[in-house]
Amino acid sequence: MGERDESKSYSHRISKLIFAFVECFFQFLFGLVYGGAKEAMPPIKDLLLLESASAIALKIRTKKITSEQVLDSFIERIKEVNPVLNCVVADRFDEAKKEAQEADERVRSGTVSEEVLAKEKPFLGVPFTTKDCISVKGLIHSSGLFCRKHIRAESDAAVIELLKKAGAIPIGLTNVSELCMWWESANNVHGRSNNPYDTTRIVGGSSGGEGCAQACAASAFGIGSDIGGSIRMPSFFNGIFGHMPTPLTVPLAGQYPEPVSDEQRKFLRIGPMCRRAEDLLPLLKVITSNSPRLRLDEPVDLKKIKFYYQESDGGSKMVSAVAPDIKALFAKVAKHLEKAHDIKANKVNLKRFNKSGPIWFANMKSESGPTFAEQLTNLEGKINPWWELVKWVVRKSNHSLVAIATCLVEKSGCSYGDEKYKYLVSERDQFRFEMSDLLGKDGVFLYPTHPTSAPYHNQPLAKPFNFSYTGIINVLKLPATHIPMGLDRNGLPIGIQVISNEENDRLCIAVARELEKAFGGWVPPEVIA
Ligand SMILES: CCCCCCCC/C=C\CCCCCCCC(N)=O
Repeated sequence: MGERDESKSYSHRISKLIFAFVECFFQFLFGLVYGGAKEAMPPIKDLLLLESASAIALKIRTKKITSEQVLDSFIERIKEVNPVLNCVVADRFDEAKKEAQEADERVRSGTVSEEVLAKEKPFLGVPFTTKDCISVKGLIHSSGLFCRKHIRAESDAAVIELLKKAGAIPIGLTNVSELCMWWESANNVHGRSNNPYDTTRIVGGSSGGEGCAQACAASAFGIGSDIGGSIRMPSFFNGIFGHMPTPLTVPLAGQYPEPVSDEQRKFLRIGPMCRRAEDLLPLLKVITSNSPRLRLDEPVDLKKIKFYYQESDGGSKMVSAVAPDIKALFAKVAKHLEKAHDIKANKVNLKRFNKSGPIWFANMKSESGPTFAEQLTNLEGKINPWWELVKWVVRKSNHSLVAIATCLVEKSGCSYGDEKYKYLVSERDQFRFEMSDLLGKDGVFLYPTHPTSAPYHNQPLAKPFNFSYTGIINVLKLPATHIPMGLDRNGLPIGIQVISNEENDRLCIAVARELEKAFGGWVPPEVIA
């Protein structure tokens, strides 16, 4: 367990080779099964759908358009795309209609000036969606768990309350993975969601329905949650922006399942997902109640930011190699920074990234929380994973294969408090120190959000640990933003994540805005004829 460079050992190279071979085999197999069976995506006809949530809010409060008209546009879009994509899984269109009329009446009455509205109700009349694990009063609150499919939320999650206070209107819920613990969004309550750029591919997870809904412009913005990459992976696979805020700045009440320890409370974050970078800052202000900790009103001078980047985790076992199109993004960004701003981005080689997976798994262990097998019963017992596996084979299980597999492997690796656990937690602590030292007050770190663009449905089962590119940032307790940067050679979205020290979220967001300007950001999905 010392500091020797494991990536150079013979056995490591053999394991990498076997993994690469298995990965190629599955790529070929899934390509055969799914290749060529893409469904056509309805094109965006209504130009309002292309606008940022902030631009829509401005149009509503300056009476250029009504909230009701905006709502109708998004409802129509959801009805158009959902049969193909299955991203929105519950709606409250009737209630939203009344709330939109109230917003319009407020604007029409003129009792409050435009300026005051902009300050106090910055998203007045703007429709949004959130994932089915963040409670919205009256709507299903299942987190993709079959035994919770009859549960309706009795109140709004704290984050929804804050958004409503800012005038935004929740219109529906989006799909998730079972108990939000996987990076493909498919479950036995709502089924599976499809990628808008290629319906044979995944939308990611656990906020996969939300990533998909944003990519196809089904709502003005979305809210996701992330304990291992669940905001950033779907943002990556669907080509949108997603921000994972500094720990404990956005309230978590009303997110199911709840974190089981104080540590997990810092790993789990709720944050915005959107098509336009300009929405990140105002949304973050609303959901953090403009926390003074984040100094979101302080202007950021790009020239004063120190840029560091690393193109891969150094080749850890059981994780895919970073695809060439993704690797190439780092050189493009470095070139842009140099040319446009005379900024030199520094390439670094932080070795601990190649232990990301083991570090994440160890840090997720808790002293006394329920097991995953217990959580799968909504804490009313525990499932027998072997029996569930038999039932799954004959299509009688209410659980996804990966949830059953997670129960089977949850005791593997280390246990809370044992030697290996202590080693991996201390590695995390040292890594956190190393990152914090590197980033200082004004540094950002650019890193792949994920090593490959969206795989075919079910293909993540053949490379489960690829999520470690995002997961490591959760346990380091740092904020991060996914930045979309166009499409790869297969027409699938790619991009990178930008990470800063705690409380420096505004730096990540400033970089997102800069790279959107330089590289175009969200690309509306094309029609596949
Ligand atoms: C047949 C192969 C089965 C492999 C089973 C592997 C089990 C892996 C378990 C957990 C992977 C965690 C994925 C984290 C996804 C994101 C979580 C989040 N909410 O942010």
